[in-house]
Amino acid sequence: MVPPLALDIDGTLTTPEHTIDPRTLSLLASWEAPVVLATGKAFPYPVALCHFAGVPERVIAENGGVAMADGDLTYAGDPERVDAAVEAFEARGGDLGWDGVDTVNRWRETEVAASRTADEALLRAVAEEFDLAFLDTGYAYHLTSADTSKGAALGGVAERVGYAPEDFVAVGDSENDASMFDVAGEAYAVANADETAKGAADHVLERGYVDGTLDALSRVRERAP
Ligand SMILES: O=C(O)COP(=O)(O)O
Ligand SMILES: [Mg+2]
Repeated sequence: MVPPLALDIDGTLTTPEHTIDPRTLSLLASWEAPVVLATGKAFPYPVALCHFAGVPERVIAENGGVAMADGDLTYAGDPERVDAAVEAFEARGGDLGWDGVDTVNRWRETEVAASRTADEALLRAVAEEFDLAFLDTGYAYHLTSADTSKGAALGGVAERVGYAPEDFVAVGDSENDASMFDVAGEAYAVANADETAKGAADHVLERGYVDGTLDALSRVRERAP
């Protein structure tokens, strides 16, 4: 039997052009054990991806701030503290950097994401002041509660689907995946991963993005009893 999976989305299930490769959808649908999508994105994004892949909605969103598996929805973190940090950031001239309608944060409930064009030094300073984690995923900066992470959320989600976190194989590409790599039984970093993710992974793949992920998962499938 194949093991359950915890898969990051951006940089891991996507192409270098940030699109979802169609092979991702068939992979999700054909895996014979639970698949958890674990992302820094707001909750509706992974839910929609599960929906359109035709798989149960098992997701970790907002870097662990929101998690859902089999009808059980849980929250972690301190959104009021995050709001206060954003207020301080903006009062000092900071701008989250999303033009027009901010669909990145519109449905976000526990943390905040800023464009990587935003003032990184100011965001880092505010994160430190408010005792929040600063995460650079390569796609956005995030201010997240310090005790919230994909790895912490995987504990609850795993239990909900009848497994332990160490039963999972995790695949990811950036520092927001390191906590998940630490608790999963086996962790793969795709070739485009940052140094933190590569350092936390058990294996670094030769190929990047969704190609690397597909390589990892065929390896896992081949050796499954
Ligand atoms: O939201 C981000 O910044 C990155 O999302 P990811 O965790 O799916 O890579
Ligand atoms: Mg990623």
